[in-house]
Amino acid sequence: MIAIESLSKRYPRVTALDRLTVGVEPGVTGLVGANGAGKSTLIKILLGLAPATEGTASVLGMDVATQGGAIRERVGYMPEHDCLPPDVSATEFVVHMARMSGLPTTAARERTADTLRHVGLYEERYRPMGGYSTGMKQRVKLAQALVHDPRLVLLDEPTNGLDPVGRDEMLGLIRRVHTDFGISVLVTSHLLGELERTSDHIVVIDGGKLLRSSTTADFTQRTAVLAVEVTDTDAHPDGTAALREALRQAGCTPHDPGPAGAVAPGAGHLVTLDLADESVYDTVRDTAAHLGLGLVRMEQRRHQISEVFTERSAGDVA
Ligand SMILES: Nc1ncnc2c1ncn2[C@@H]1O[C@H](COP(=O)(O)OP(=O)(O)OP(=O)(O)O)[C@@H](O)[C@H]1O
Repeated sequence: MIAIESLSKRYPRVTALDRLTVGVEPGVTGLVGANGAGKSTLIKILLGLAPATEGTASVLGMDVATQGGAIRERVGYMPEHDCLPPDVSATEFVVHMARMSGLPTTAARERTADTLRHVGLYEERYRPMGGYSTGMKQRVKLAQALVHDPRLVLLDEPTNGLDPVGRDEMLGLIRRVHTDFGISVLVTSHLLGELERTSDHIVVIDGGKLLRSSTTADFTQRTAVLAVEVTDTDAHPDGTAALREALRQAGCTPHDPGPAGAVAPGAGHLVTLDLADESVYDTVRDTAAHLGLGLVRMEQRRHQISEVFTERSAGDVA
């Protein structure tokens, strides 16, 4: 879908992309990096909207330096920032964008109705967008990226500003863009954890450089951590300490609790351990039951982008 070869973008005072080489296959690909990592810059270059300083890139086999117009005909783009005119309705706006992409009026209207329904906008689609919630605006932005039935969409921080429920809904919609319509997706986020469930493949960049590119399964395996919360009992007044010790004896690798001052609020009752494979869940359940501790929750920890950076500084880069 996308081939990027030694791509650099230098602004007078900052290098936004630094000899980046990476490929994007069909499916859903998450592009993850902290704010300022170079994600938006990369998307603008891929759309042919900004020139690279050096290196090459192609999208659907077309050169970004010379075929920007043709790329934009076949690719949908959801920009990061609010860009919707407040005084027109979602329907008017998306029809307009469909017409701009070359669809005849009737087809543009039909596609608009279908696409807005797909993203979950119904009666509200006739109201001016100035009165929309952030979630509704994000849905309209997604709809206009999809309306001309592109082969690939580039989504820049689509979950920005959404609450946890809105975030999950948006991630579900993004997954369905691929499963229902076969459209490939490149989606950016500054949070690694939120794209783990949505993406087949994850590319991490930092300071414009490639940090890692691998399938989500590989990623999860490499960083999987299980967090377990248990109750204290009379027999085990420090339930987490008892569980940690028992898990170690059972052959698991619980992590050291760390210095008291470094423990995050509420983390004092959590034991974290490597999630080597599915059997760890059973071992934790059996161990907690054996000790007579109440098992409050067991969850695979959601990873923050900072953990990837920590791994990198430890020299553990694939
Ligand atoms: N037009 C510009 N002129 C100068 N510097 C720029 C320009 N656009 C981006 N930059 C700089 O390039 C770097 C990468 O920015 P970019 O917007 O691509 O990052 P990002 O990963 O998308 O982050 P964010 O999500 O915060 O937008 C930043 O240091 C930014 O300040």
